[in-house]
Amino acid sequence: MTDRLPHEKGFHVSWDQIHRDARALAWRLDGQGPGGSDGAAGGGWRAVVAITRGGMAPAMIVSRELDIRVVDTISVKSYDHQTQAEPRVIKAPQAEIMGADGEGVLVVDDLVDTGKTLELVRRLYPKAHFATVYAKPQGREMVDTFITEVSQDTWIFFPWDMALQYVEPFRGKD
Ligand SMILES: O=P(O)(O)OC[C@H]1O[C@H](OP(=O)(O)OP(=O)(O)O)[C@H](O)[C@@H]1O
Ligand SMILES: O=c1[nH]c(=O)c2nc[nH]c2[nH]1
Ligand SMILES: [Mg+2]
Repeated sequence: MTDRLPHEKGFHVSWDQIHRDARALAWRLDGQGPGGSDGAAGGGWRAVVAITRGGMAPAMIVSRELDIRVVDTISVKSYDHQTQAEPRVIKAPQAEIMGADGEGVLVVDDLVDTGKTLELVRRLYPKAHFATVYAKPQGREMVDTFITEVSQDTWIFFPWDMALQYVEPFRGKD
């Protein structure tokens, strides 16, 4: 399946902004894990699993803030640029980390859009906690905790996909 997505708007996120928002996500998750309330090691979470590649930067910041040293990845591929395809798992996390159902594991991604990526990972680990920095309405019910919602017709541009470049002054030459 391929769909061309009709994005009207762009939401451009700087490194500063993703750092701030991922920290806010960590603070929101602190003490929410099944392993204990406020003050528990790792905020009550056993491990962090990043959905690569976009989830890796936020997962690093979350695991740093919550002092979680057990960090793994699940690789899910679903987009070629802005064209969506059926998501598939390319690399799974260690079975010992995930346990039978993912309980106590924090699965982190940069964003949820249609929710198809999280739907797939949720099916595999139904008791894991799913956290993203940004969320769009269509996928919101797939995520347990997020920081900022943007509209469905917004494309989020992350700093790792962008570069600084010259722009013409507003009052350019005719
Ligand atoms: O909610 P969905 O519609 O499934 O979309 C969200 C997913 O799409 C992007 O990943 P992508 O598959 O582009 O891979 P990447 O993280 O390696 O860039 C993004 O990082 C999320 O993981
Ligand atoms: O960089 C991205 N921005 C988005 O808005 C998005 N939606 C799905 N996948 C995405 N990747
Ligand atoms: Mg991704």
